[in-house]
Amino acid sequence: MAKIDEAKEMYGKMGVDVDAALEKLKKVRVSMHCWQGDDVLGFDSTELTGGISTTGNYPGRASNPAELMSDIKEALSLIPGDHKLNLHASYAITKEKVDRDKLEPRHFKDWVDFAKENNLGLDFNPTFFSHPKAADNLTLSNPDKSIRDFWIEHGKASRKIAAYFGKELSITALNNIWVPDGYKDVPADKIGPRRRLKEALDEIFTENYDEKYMLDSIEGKVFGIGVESCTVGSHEFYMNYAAKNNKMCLLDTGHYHPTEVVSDKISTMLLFNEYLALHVSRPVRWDSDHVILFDDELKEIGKELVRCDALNRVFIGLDFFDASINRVAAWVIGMRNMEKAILYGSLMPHAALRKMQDNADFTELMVTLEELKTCPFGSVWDYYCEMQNVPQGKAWFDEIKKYEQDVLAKRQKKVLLAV
Ligand SMILES: C[C@H](O)[C@H](O)[C@@H](O)C(=O)CO
Ligand SMILES: [Mn+2]
Repeated sequence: MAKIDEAKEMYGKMGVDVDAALEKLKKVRVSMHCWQGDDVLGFDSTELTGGISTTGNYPGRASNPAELMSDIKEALSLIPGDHKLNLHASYAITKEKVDRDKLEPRHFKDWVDFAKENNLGLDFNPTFFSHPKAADNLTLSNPDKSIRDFWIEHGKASRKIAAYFGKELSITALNNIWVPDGYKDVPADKIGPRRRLKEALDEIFTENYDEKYMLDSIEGKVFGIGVESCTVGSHEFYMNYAAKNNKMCLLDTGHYHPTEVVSDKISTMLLFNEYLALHVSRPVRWDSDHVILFDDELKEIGKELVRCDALNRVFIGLDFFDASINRVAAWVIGMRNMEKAILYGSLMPHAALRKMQDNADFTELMVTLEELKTCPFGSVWDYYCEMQNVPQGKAWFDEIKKYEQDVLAKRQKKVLLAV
C-alpha cells in the first residue's frame, strides 16, 4: 500500500479527511518577506537601524534587485503552493534619487511585473528605519513637526503603493505600519509621544482606499535594541487604535514578553475583528528573529488558524532574518514550516475534539490528541509536495547547494576580486 493511502486510512480512523485538509492548504497564500534575502538592508541604505539587527556573515547576500529576485525565484521553486511577497519601501527599484516621502507606485513597477510572472500577490510596508530622519528612533512620534511630516508623507505614499499592488494583481495587499519609536532610558513623558503617534496615524489614514485592493495593519512591540525602556507603539497602543479606527492589528510572534504566546491571542482577536495579521517569527529569549521551526508554538498557531476557521481572515506573513545560514534556505525552511503547521492543524478532528471538551471528556481528549501526534503526518506532507511539483523531504536542499555553488558563491568571488 502506498504511504499516502496508509496515512489516509490511519487519519480516517481518527475522523480526519486528508484530501479536505490538502485542499484547504492549497488555498493559503503565505507572505514571504523579501528582507530575509539581504539582511534587511534594502536598496536605499547601507546600514540597518531601528532597533532590529541581523547577525552572521554567510556568503552570497543579494545586493541588487536582480540578485534578490533570482534568490526569491529559487526559494519559490522549492516551496509548495502559490504565495505572496512582502516588500518594504526601501526596496524601490528606480534610477532616480527619490526620498521615501516621494515614493510612487511607478517605483515598484518591476516588483509588480515580477509578481505577475511568478503568480504572486504583494504586500507592503513603509520603511521607518535605516534613514537619516530616523537616526534617533523617533519618526511619527518625533517632537520635531518637520520630521513627523516627512514620515506622515511616507506613510501616505505607502498606502497608495499597496493599493496599486492590489489593483494590478487582483489580490488584496496588506500595508503594515511598524515604527521603531522609543526611548533607551526611562522617559519623562509617555503620553506626549503616544499622542503624536496617534495623530500622525490619523493623518496617514485620511484617504480611503477600496478594501478590495488594500487593507491597513499596525504592528506593536515590547522593545527594540536601543529603545529598551519605552516603545511608543506598544501592543496596547495599537490594539486600542485599531479597535477605534477599524484597522487591523498585526501580531508579530517575537514582539511579546518571553512567556506570552501569540497562539493564545488569535481567538480573542478574531472575536472582535474581521481580520487579523501575523508576522510569524521565532524569538529566542527576545525578539531575535530566528528562522521559524516546526515547533510547538508554530503548530499551536496552525491549529488555532484552522479550528477558528480563520484561514481566510488572517494575513499570514513571515518575519525573520538570519545572516548566519544560507539565506535562500532560510526562506524555504520557514515557508515550508508555516505550511506544515497549517497542514498539521488541518489534520485534526476539531469538531469531535470540541465535543469531548464540552462534554468534559478530558481523558478521551488527551488520549486522542496524543494519538494524533504519531499519525503519519510526514507522508501527507510528502504527498502534498509531490502534488505541487516541489522536492520531497530533504531533496530540496540539494537544489540549494547547487544554487549556492553556481550563483551565491560567485557573488562572493566578485566581492573578493573587487577588494
Ligand atoms: C523589517 C520588518 O518590518 C520589521 O521586522 C518589523 O516588522 C518588526 O518586526 C520589527 O521588530
Ligand atoms: Mn514584524
